[in-house]
Amino acid sequence: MPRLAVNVDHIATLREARKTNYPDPVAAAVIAELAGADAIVVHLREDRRHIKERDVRILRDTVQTRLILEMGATSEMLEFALEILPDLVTLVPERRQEVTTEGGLDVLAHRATVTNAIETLKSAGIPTCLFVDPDIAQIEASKAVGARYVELHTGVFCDTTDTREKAKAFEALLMAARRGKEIGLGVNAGHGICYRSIQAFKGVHEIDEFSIGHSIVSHAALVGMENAVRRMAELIREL
Ligand SMILES: CC(=O)[C@@H](O)[C@H](O)COP(=O)(O)O
Ligand SMILES: NCC(=O)COP(=O)(O)O
Repeated sequence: MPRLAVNVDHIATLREARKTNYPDPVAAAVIAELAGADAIVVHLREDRRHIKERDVRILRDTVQTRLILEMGATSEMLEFALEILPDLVTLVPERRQEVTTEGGLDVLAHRATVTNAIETLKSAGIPTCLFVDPDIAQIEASKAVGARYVELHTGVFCDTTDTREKAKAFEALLMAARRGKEIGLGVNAGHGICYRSIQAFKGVHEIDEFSIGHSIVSHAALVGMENAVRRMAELIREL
């Protein structure tokens, strides 16, 4: 049965909107785990627009399931990851101007940097996941550079309103997931998944874990974090 990793970035977005000390993503993570989350995800961005080092340090001491740290493959972030020792690092591309992650990591174009990051993390016993577009060449390159997992970027499938593009994007996700499994990778998926789009994955058994944040936190603003996580966990159990 697929797992649910809850990203609490946007609890911190609400906090940073007024530079207060509430709401606390650490508190949200506790509630998420009690409500059925199998892991907690945080993205420590280079511009620190939401999650801060303080959040990650406390989460390391409080998360009872698994702590997944999303980060760029920079020396600054590698140094921090070696301090924190998360259960998994997911390498994601970043552009300061982006509103949110726009695409997957181009492993082929950045092979040396990605390989170095994976080896550095591996030396500390930290497995690596690469956040990539559902592209067979990127999946195979991820295996070649030593990644244990890939996380398939579901943004195009989730965001497009064009029926044909959506069907094409979903097919790409299926093919990429199957190829990842064939070559021995763990296959996760995330970005933009909501309570409606998650249901499209019914019967898709190649995806091990869904990483979901924005839609859960948005729903939590209306129904509470426990109810929002519980509902998403229920939907994932029904896939
Ligand atoms: C990699 C990904 O899709 C998200 O986990 C990432 O966190 C998006 O960045 P924001 O959370 O800043 O939108
Ligand atoms: N890697 C995807 C993630 O952690 C959450 O993405 P989103 O649901 O906030 O778009």
